[in-house]
Amino acid sequence: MSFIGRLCSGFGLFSAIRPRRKTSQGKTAHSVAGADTGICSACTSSSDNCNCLHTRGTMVSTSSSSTTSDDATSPPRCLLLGLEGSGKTTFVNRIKTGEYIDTEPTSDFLVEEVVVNKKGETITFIEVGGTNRRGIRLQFLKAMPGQAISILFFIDVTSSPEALQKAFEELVYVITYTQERACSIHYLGVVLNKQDLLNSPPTSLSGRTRKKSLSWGTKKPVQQKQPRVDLDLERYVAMEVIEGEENERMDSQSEIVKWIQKETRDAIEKHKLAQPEELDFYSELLYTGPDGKGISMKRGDGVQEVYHRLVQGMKAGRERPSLSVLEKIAEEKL
Ligand SMILES: Nc1nc2c(ncn2[C@@H]2O[C@H](COP(=O)(O)OP(=O)(O)OP(=O)(O)O)[C@@H](O)[C@H]2O)c(=O)[nH]1
Ligand SMILES: [Mg+2]
Repeated sequence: MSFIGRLCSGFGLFSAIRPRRKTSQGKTAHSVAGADTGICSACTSSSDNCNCLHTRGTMVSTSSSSTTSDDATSPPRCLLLGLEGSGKTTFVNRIKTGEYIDTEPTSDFLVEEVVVNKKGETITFIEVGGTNRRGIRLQFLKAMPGQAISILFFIDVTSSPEALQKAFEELVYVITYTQERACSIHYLGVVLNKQDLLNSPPTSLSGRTRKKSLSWGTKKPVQQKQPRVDLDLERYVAMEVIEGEENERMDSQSEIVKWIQKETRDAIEKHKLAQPEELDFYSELLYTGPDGKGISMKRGDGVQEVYHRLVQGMKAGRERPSLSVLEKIAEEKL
């Protein structure tokens, strides 16, 4: 089954629990027959050929306009993006259960609906697994043109310079791609995750996490390949070694986080993606909670802050007219 087919089937799992209802366009919303059949009841085709996206019983046609997603009846969507192992699933687990739960790499995608408030309003989190090829990941965005979304982009602060470079490129690529596909973005949050590891010796780590953070424990300069996004690698290497007394470690920690902040901002600004006058969305870099402990999905630091800012950002984004809407108004006035 194709990726899009699996996508439809995945959403079908959620659609099964909701009755048919009206979309903002007055069309009857559809439910998917079920993940097992792979048949989409909305377009009565095999989901392999299905070119529509289903979310809990709401069919969103790919030909819909950019205002479609402001459908007051469908839950707002948040894409969780970032390279493999950056902590996307751990975040969802934290939000859903308040607990840290061991994870497996997400193949393809994961959809989770989370209740936001006592009124029962929800956010649909859509995690796109980082292990897929970029082309496959982007098929996801391709399948949802015209839909407003929010994005939380996860960066593992213990990544090697090469992996960080890849993460910055991915971030820029995803935003550019999303804009080109005419999806409007309500909110973008870049989450600098795993800051607990900046404080602990790498030997205490295990499994996937350890592999990714070993570079922090070595004094050898990291072998550099020619960077595609210009990073201040000299500075990176200088900050790489974490050792010594607790205070020194804390200094290194904030230095590293500051460095990644700067590089992330530069990467975005360089591509003219974060110039407020050119954007129709609000973006921010999330690197610490109110207690200043940094962000760690494992330890639970800053999780509420990330979540709170997302909810606020999404709300503000919904109230803000998108660029495409503004363009339409301008066109009409001419
Ligand atoms: N130390 C530490 N480990 C973390 C943190 N967040 C996630 N991890 C660990 O990192 C590994 C990968 O986390 P996931 O949440 O599965 O990462 P992901 O982004 O969903 O990865 P993919 O699904 O492969 O794209 C797991 O072993 C987690 O336990 C964190 O804040 N600190
Ligand atoms: Mg995952």
